[in-house]
Amino acid sequence: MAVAELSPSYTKTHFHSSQLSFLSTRLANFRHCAFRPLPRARNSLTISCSVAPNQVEAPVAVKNEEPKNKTECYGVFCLTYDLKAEEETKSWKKLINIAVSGAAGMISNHLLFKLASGEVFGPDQPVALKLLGSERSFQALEGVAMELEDSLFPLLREVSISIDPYEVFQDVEWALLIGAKPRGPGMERAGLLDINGQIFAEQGKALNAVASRNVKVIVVGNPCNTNALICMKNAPNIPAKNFHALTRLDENRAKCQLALKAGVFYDKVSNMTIWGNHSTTQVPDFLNARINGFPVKEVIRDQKWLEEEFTEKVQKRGGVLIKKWGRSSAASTSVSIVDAIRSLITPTPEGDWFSSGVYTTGNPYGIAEDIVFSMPCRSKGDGDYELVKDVIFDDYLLERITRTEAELLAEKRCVAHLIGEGIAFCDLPEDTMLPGEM
Ligand SMILES: NC(=O)C1=CN([C@@H]2O[C@H](COP(=O)(O)OP(=O)(O)OC[C@H]3O[C@@H](n4cnc5c(N)ncnc54)[C@H](OP(=O)(O)O)[C@@H]3O)[C@@H](O)[C@H]2O)C=CC1
Ligand SMILES: O=C([O-])CC(=O)C(=O)O
Repeated sequence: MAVAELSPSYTKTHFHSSQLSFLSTRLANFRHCAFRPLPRARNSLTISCSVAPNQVEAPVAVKNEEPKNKTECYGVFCLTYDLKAEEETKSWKKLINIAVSGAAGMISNHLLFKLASGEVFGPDQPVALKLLGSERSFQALEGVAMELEDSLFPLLREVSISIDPYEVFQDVEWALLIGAKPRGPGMERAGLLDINGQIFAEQGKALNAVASRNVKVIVVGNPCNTNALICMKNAPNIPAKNFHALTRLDENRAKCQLALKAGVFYDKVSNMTIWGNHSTTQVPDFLNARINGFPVKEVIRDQKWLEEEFTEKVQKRGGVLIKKWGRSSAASTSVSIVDAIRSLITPTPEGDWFSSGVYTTGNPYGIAEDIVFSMPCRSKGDGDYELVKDVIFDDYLLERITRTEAELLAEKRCVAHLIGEGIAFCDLPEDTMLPGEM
């Protein structure tokens, strides 16, 4: 991009430091440049240069070097535009702000392109992506933003990158919280709960301070149920109902295994609930699930397979995949995040439901209050959900639910210091593992 190529209507209000140094090299080639402060834009300059005869004079606003914790619009996404002024875009909805943390990670690398393409929020919904990273991932975030630029998505109108959650969460309507520290060799689960808990406590506070009051939060970073609880407790001004822990991947995995066993395509499996924690104690509910509208137990007449092989396959699917791939599920996780969002913004098909890790207070099943637990939900498509009442329980299901509930209550005790409940006491059951740990 040469300065002389900019049209007079081109207004740039932010430049990233790499562009700034590029521009200053270019500007050195021009002899007549005037620099003056830009009204109402702190730390910005207007640069007017006479270039060569017959070329337009282009006013260019250039931002001074700023600390990295400022949100920076990125490259082409710093252009200003008026959607209402263009024939093709004037009927579009109002821009929505979507924050994604861990934006330079594997899951985000799939998810961001789905969000930008229109396949999640629809073909008339322009989106602004606000990417949260850290000092160490800042360059990688720039790489992600460059790929978004090069994809020319018509609906993607703004992209900004920052390492400050208070900047990134400003006015966001969706917060997809993916970034979390992976458990390393020799790290105790209590240690992981503490380290990641701190991240989610800080992000909860930031959401509370600056996000839209109706923001919907989907926590993906593990251990996602307890991280979601921590985030929610640190955001008391946002309804507790707006916080979700992602268990949709588990639901999708369970549907696939049932379809495989029954010899039907997976779209024939419905009413699939994952109860409890996104861990190896999760309970894929084959008692209430249906295949072609019939109870699973009428189609798959193999109780032992359902209780043992099926259940364990779903619980440990993440770990098996890590062994094959050498890294955890990223593409299918991003698909399941899309499914989770769509389930909240489109009406649930009649008679069906979906699973999400949500706040238990007031639940109709007798599950302990004040934890985040995966349960069956229905939505009218307004972003909200109701818990499904017409589910049945048997002794097996109740016993399994009690186990995953005990695990989540123990996780909660480990993070008492992060949810305003005094001193933490960590007595996790030994079998507590993420789906990716085996
Ligand atoms: N709920 C579910 O169904 C699933 C959940 N997961 C979980 O999702 C999370 C992300 O997975 P994936 O994208 O594959 O992982 P990656 O390692 O590819 O990316 C994760 C991102 O998290 C950030 N991160 C790492 N350490 C820290 C830290 N100490 N503080 C803050 N952020 C950190 C990093 O960003 P930066 O450098 O910017 O900090 C990194 O870009 C993991 O916790 C994983 O266990 C995965 C699959 C399924
Ligand atoms: O354990 C992990 O990081 C991966 C995970 O959650 C899953 O595959 O379900």
